Amino acid sequence: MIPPPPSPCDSHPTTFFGLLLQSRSASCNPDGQSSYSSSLLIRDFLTREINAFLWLSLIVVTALLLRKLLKLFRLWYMASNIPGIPTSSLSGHYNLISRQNLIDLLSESHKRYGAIVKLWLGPTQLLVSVKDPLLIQEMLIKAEDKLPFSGKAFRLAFGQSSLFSSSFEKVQKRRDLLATDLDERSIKNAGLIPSTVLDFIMDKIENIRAGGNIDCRLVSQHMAFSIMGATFFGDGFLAWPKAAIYEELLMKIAKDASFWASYNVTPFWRRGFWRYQCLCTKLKCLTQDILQHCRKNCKLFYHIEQNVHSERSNIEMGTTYGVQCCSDDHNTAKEEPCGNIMGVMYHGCQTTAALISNILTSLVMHPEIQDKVYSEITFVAKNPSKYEQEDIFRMPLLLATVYESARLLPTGPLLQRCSLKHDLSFSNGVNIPAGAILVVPVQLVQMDDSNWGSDARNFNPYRFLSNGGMGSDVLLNASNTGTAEEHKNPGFGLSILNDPNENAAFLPFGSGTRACIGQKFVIQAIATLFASLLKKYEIKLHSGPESDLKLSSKNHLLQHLPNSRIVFKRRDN
Ligand code: HEM
Repeated sequence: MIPPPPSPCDSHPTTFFGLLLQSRSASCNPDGQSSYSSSLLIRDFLTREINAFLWLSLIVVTALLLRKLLKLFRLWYMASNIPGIPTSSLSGHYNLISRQNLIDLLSESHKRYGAIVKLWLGPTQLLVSVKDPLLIQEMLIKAEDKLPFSGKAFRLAFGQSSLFSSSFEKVQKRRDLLATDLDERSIKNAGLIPSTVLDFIMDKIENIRAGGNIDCRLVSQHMAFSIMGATFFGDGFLAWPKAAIYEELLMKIAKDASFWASYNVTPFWRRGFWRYQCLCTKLKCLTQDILQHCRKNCKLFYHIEQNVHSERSNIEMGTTYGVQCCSDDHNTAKEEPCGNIMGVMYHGCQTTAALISNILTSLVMHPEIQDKVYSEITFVAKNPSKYEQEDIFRMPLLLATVYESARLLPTGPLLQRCSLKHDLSFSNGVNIPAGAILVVPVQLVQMDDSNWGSDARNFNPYRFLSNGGMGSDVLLNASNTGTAEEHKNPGFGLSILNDPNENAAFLPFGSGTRACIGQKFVIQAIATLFASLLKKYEIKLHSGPESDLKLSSKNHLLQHLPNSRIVFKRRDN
């Protein structure tokens, strides 16, 4: 006998809607003959749904864990082919690193294991250091991303900033915009620092000079700030009454940025963190204030105002310089452009201040070179009352001094990169797994005799000059910018400034896909500044007891010395 077809009440519902329908029809049934009471049905259904959900979660979590484990095995396997100090513990070389200086450890490893070495910072963190200049060049082109840590420091301090994000994809567009704009300015105004900015700096130095000797680092910071502020906000920045507070706040925030970013989980529970965030908010408000202030005064923002109705111009200029930050007219107040401008100010001021300080230190330690640079400046800029800024291109020794100071005193000990998604293959056959931290020990590379000759640790700007045959007396660029009269001048030889970037071991501005886009701009700006500075002042080491420079041997690597005091002595002419 064929059984009667099952009634809807006999079967178990498979969906929640089915269940509701069934329980509804059961409650409609006058006999109430349903095999499940509605509450039992719901409980049963929920149990099954939850079980299914838990199973599914378990499968997903297991799959994810397996994937991670496979990745880890792959990392271990690929790393086993990279030479480096053997390690048996799960913490890798972490203990060694905490005991020893990382740079010393890398130096030792490179000596023993070659140009590419590995260090384990933990069971899952592989650090690969590259020291050979050609391999470095290759790596810096291929590895496009930076460590998430660096992006985090910028994000915590300045909010969203695509210019300093770790992923190349996010950075690329902004990089190009800013680089193009800086290049256009370089072409338009050769000397780059307008005379208003130079006059402002000279006045500032005169004021500080009145107080006696000068703190080298502090004066460098003031100079860097004036240059960067005027570059990004226009001349209006110089007259802005809050500029001093802005400088102080930015430097304070910069000092603590790495500390707060070093937490794996942002420490919301720490009061200090909120105090830090409070300072960051203040800085943002001040940035908005200066942007408002400068829009009225500076050409760049006037230009933007003119083009406010042109959407394209608005987007290009605004995103580069952060005009949208304070722009009420077009409802595009976004955080990111403000983050970009604060990020560039922070990076530009910090690095430029360090380089200016290095140059001042080099010049006071080498008065004979300072004298030659001075002769070069006075010889090229014949008319002292009318100093042509483009003259700096005919001052190879001055430019070489800037490059050499940058080489000897790199502003950071390591260049860092990573490839977030893809493995990297080097031409020498070494493969680096995706996610490994790649570093270049810049100080080691830039002080290496094999890259720079036996005087690699000495300050010698002449290394960047090809001599025209008269010893180390230097003047004119043999790209024939000098006049015949200049060529004839006794005591000066023809010298060509070689492009320092031709040496793959010259890395103060990085190299490759994520190289610094401010290099050309900043070298020219600093050279212009020093041409004016040296023409007016002789820079000397303060001979008081507090001077630290005496501690350091002249021909050895100079570190950033705290509280070095210098004197700006006015030249008689
Ligand atoms: C003496 C001054 C400066 C030094 C020593 C310096 C040095 C550096 C270094 C070492 C890097 C990392 C490069 C790499 O990883 O390969 C960098 C990146 C960068 N620099 Fe500079 N810099 C200076 C000034 C400037 C200025 C004035 C600007 C802007 C006008 C600027 C804009 C940038 C930007 C946007 C990046 C990030 C590039 C990226 O992540 O893709 N820098 N700089």
